Amino acid sequence: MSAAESYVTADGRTIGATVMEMRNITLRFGGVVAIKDISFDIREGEIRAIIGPNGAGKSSMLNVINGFYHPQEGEIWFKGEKRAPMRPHEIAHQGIARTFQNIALFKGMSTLDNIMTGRFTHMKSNLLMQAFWKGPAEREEVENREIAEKIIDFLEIQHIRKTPVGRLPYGLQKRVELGRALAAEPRLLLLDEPMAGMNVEEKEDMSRFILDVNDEFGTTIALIEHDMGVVMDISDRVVVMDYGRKIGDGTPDEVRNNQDVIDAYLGVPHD
Ligand SMILES: Nc1ncnc2c1ncn2[C@@H]1O[C@H](COP(=O)(O)OP(=O)(O)OP(=O)(O)O)[C@@H](O)[C@H]1O
Repeated sequence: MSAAESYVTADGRTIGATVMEMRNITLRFGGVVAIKDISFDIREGEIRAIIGPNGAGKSSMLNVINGFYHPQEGEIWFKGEKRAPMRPHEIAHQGIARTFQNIALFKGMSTLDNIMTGRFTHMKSNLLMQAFWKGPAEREEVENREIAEKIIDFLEIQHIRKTPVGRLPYGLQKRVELGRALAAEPRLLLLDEPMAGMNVEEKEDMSRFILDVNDEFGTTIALIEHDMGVVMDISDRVVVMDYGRKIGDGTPDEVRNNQDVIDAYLGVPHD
């Protein structure tokens, strides 16, 4: 199948053309090779997982996609163009948003205000405009507020909209963080271990929200995650890394039956 072709999955979802392509990426930290000559693509509308044992290079890869790390070798293509090295805030303007393994929210601020901070890439008015030219700034504020409220409804967190997030249980904080990333209306959403530290019920909720985001907004999602059950349940395709190399790439079924993957990862216990 060519990168330009779209296809329909068994459960009726449409997966589009390639939106991001990593070509022969190598990333080193001094003598440590964190990523070794890895290529893979991410297609419009899919849920793409990156898995692998501890130290395999998953976080490094997410940070390369996010523009936080600049690989020494290889090319990154996004929306049909080769991406020049840029800073993470520039990546945000390109339509890439992310969540973090260790929740990065403003703990003293309410759920609503945290979600509003996700709108910053869409704000045109600056402080001066807000002071002297109130009309457009106010309109923008109302618009941003409406989008934040929609996300709050979507994620079923109306009851905690005014609660400082530091007081919320872990699972709900993770949901608020997802809300903040969604507020940026990203073309590509990166999730860094979205299930880490969650109990079974919280994982079920988060899986449902990830699937709903993908389904209802058509958001392309790339995630790294340790929980294999979750990954196999919600992903369209999975990249498997081990010691910085790619050892598998395909649908959950293909990956499950790949002997290299079984040897390196599935056959051994992990956290
Ligand atoms: N900033 C850094 N400086 C030096 N070495 C690093 C740095 N970040 C990662 N590494 C090394 O690169 C390799 C890959 O690490 P990385 O964190 O990407 O793996 P991971 O698959 O995300 O692991 P985990 O599942 O434990 O989070 C490891 O050997 C790690 O020690």
